[in-house]
Amino acid sequence: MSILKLVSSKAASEIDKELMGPQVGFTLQQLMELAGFSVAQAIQREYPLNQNRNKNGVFIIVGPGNNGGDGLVCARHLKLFGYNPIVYYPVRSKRTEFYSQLVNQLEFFQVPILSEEQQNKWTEYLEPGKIACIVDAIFGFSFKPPIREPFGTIVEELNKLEDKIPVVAVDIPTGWDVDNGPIENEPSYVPSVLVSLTVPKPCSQCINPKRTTHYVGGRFIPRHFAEKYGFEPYEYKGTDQILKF
Ligand SMILES: NC(=O)C1=CN([C@@H]2O[C@H](COP(=O)(O)OP(=O)(O)OC[C@H]3O[C@@H](n4cnc5c(N)ncnc54)[C@H](O)[C@@H]3O)[C@@H](O)[C@H]2O)[C@H](O)CC1
Ligand SMILES: [K+]
Repeated sequence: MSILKLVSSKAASEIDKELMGPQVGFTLQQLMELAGFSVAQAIQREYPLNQNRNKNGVFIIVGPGNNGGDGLVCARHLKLFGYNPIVYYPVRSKRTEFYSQLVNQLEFFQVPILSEEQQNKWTEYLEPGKIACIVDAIFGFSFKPPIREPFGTIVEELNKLEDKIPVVAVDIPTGWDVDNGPIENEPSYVPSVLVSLTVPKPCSQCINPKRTTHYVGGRFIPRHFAEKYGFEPYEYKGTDQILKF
């Protein structure tokens, strides 16, 4: 258990810029690898492998930005952990070549990515007995409402699935305002698990702990850097990449 500390969407993006700026020198690839790895670890903790291999499906919905990149990395780690990830990537990022490299890696790991034809019937892949959880890696801290298609329809489907298949939200539940949480008259859903990256964003205060288990992941900052941004570093245990609140 740890005290919840929060940073705004603006501060989160400043933290990111500084970590990847000339002085600190992290690459996006490094941070994303740790972020995606921590989400995979939270999934393993919440939904341990079933002895029946047919029940270990994880359906990962990937958005066009870095939140989506976390999802692509997470899929690869889940495959190594023994799960059967399936990736739905409807709007592919052309921002950097790095995203197509992540896709190549998934092909190398034989992780299926839905083809355009399969995307039209993506909900058919969500068989409650076979899919342990869905991963929402659609949007993170750069989401600006209102949500554009196809993502609005996707979030409406996640809302309908709430009682059938648990959803793990990466950093932000897609559709929520990063600072204020669910938005009136906009599509939203309630995640079963939220994995906040680096530090929780203010919308995480809107979760109901009876419905959503909250983790922090993305273990990549030293104490002095956390303090500079006004929060204490989290007390991760041993080699864990995640900490449950
Ligand atoms: N330091 C860390 O914690 C790290 C976090 N990471 C992850 O990166 C995301 C933030 O990534 P960013 O690329 O800045 O933005 P998003 O993925 O949230 O989305 C950008 C993407 O979305 C489009 N978009 C925005 N609003 C809308 C809308 N209303 N409708 C449709 N599309 C929209 C926009 O055009 C962009 O294409 C953070 O949350 C973490 O998950 C990194 O992995 C690095 C380390
Ligand atoms: K998300």
